[in-house]
Amino acid sequence: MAAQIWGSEKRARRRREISAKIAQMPELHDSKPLPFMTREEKIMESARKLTILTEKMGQIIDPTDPAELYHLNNEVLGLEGNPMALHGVMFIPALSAQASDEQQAKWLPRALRREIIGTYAQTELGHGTNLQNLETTATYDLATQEFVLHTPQITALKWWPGNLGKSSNYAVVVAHMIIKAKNYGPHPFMVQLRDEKTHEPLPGITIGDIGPKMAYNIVDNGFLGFNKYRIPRTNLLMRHTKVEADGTYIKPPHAKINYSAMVHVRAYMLTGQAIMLASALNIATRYSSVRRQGQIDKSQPEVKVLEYQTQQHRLFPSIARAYAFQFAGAETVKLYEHVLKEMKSGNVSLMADLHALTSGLKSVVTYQTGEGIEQARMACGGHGYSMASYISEIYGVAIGGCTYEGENMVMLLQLARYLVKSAALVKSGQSSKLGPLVAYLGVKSEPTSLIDRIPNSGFTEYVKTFQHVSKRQTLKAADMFFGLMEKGEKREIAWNKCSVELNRASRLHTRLFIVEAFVRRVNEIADIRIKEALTDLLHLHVNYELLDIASYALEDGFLSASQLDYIRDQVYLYLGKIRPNAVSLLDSWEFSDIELRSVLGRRDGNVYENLFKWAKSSPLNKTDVLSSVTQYLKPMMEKARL
Ligand SMILES: CC/C=C\C/C=C\C/C=C\C/C=C\C/C=C\CCCC(=O)SCCNC(=O)CCNC(=O)[C@H](O)C(C)(C)COP(=O)(O)OP(=O)(O)OC[C@H]1O[C@@H](n2cnc3c(N)ncnc32)[C@H](O)[C@@H]1OP(=O)(O)O
Ligand SMILES: Cc1cc2nc3c(=O)[nH]c(=O)nc-3n(C[C@H](O)[C@H](O)[C@H](O)COP(=O)(O)OP(=O)(O)OC[C@H]3O[C@@H](n4cnc5c(N)ncnc54)[C@H](O)[C@@H]3O)c2cc1C
Repeated sequence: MAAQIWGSEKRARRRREISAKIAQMPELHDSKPLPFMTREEKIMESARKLTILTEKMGQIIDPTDPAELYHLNNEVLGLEGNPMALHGVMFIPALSAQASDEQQAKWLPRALRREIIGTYAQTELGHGTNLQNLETTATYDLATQEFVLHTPQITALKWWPGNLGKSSNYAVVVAHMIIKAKNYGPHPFMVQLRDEKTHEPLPGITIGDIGPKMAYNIVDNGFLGFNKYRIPRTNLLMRHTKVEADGTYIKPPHAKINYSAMVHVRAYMLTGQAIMLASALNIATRYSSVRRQGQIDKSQPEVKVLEYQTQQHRLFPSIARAYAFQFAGAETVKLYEHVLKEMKSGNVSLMADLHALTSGLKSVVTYQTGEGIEQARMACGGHGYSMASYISEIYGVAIGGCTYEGENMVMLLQLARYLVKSAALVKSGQSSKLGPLVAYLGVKSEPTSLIDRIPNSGFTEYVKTFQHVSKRQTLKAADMFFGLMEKGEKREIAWNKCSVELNRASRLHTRLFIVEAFVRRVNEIADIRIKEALTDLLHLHVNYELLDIASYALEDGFLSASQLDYIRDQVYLYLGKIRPNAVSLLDSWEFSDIELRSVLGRRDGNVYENLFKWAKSSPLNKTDVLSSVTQYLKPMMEKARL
């Protein structure tokens, strides 16, 4: 199963080897539990381990393999981030995709050797989503052949970029490029921020940390201001766009090609989210198979809480989602790598499809991951609320994904633009022009769903039902939009008035893609036992998801009430079938105790001993009487007794 999850036997084996090596290297372990550290201590601890990793990485992993690097990061540095998180996730990808060959030769080897630390500075205090209204300017000075970076007012301060505050000395900075008083829109520039020897900010740069956040606090998200700060013309990233010495602007082959670093993260973060969901579920499911509370049959002893149907219903559909996200994520990364290769050689024809797909997936996956992690936390009762479970930290990190790389509502609306264009093709009889991901919009569906009507139809009728509801909602939202415009509404106003319906269409389309990715994967599996276990999980997935969106299929009578009863019964049937495999389905992800960082979810299952040991090690327990008591509470009580 691990091979299915991680993509191949080799990958699963390599993960085990890497975990085993790390287990033997105490210098790479947390020196004490992270929840007992201050933010400063965590940052220090992370930098310590990061430095050792830079020295020893080659002994543990193949540093050119992103999957091995990601696993190493998760084990050693953990999901709360590290001082170079953005260096690998955005700075290097931005340089790789947007710098010219000559620029790459100058900067990439230095970045890869970690001679310099970089980040991606785009968002500002006043604008994150609306890139067209960023305020930082890069004005070309023809006389010196330099760009002058400037922050005209407080709202133009860069705000949020990870590791910008304290760790990075370089950044890819996005600024509006102005040449001879003409604004060419946002463009990426390579900018040195700090002196390479002293790490002091360079003159003209104001920089710092934005303060503690809901989670992800090892990362020093930062602010940055420029006071007429000059950089050479050749620091504009020039793979696709060029500015010649005389100020001539050569435009890129696609207007949004400079957005590629964002698409990179959107494509890769899906498996990151799946891992966080599976981690939280692993903790909760292990704990639920140890925790005994109450009886189902009063004549019998207390049961493991995992025996309760409500507990299974809380956890198992999310187990199915974690697998589904992992499979959909793997497909998306493949597509991304393909499009990136094409893009580098000038073929931009697939960019719109990739953008639409990743926008939808990013939104649905992060939202459902957050839901699943929070349910996992509540499924642990009181102990889920303790940092000993570590689930609240996992939640805090994962939920950030709903916001970063494009706020979810906004990204769903990006997919909706693509769906509305596709709907227009269908309506004008040009269905043959539809891309493969939306081809179903042009296919006539049966008048009613055939779920429960055709024996041994596998998952086909489920997929058709998802296709039907997604198509119907897309066409309905598009009709509403076109209708408002026909009535004379301005395009943007009409769009806003339909945006809730449009986003519903985007979610349904994305959920269809996820279901199809799961079905595709199960169909490919040769090992009969693995296929059987995953088929059970897929049954739960399609029935649970369909029940969740049933109102869309009921409103036009595509599904009947009796079919809905059948679907509901299937959910209960598969909850029971999955119960014996539940812990194994999560243990198959092979997270080590070091990586999970959860006292509650340790592999040994000694929950109570581990919790008591952990509580005793709390810094508050170093002394029996705290100074807060001697200084305040004791005098208060004494005064009251007088
Ligand atoms: C194995 C694993 C290995 C590695 C793991 C890797 C990753 C780990 C996983 C997790 C990451 C962990 C930690 C990272 C933590 C944090 C990182 C966070 C970093 C950031 O947040 S960076 C800042 C991100 N900011 C945003 O995302 C801003 C969002 N806004 C936008 O993207 C845009 O403003 C917009 C798209 C909403 C609108 O842009 P616009 O105004 O310029 O365009 P229009 O709306 O007018 O659209 C015009 C047209 O363009 C099309 N379009 C838009 N974008 C693209 C694109 N990217 N590609 C192609 N086409 C695009 C759009 O569809 C329109 O087309 P149409 O035909 O006219 O409809
Ligand atoms: C943990 C974390 C890490 C980050 N790291 C980085 C980084 O490394 N580099 C970087 O540059 N940035 C980074 N960011 C910033 C992040 O990319 C932005 O916060 C994000 O893109 C959302 O933009 P915003 O904050 O402007 O939200 P806003 O756009 O102000 O969103 C507020 C609300 O307005 C709504 N809204 C906005 N526009 C529209 C619209 N057109 N239609 C409908 N509704 C709309 C949204 O849906 C939302 O409900 C990070 C953020 C976080 C939380």
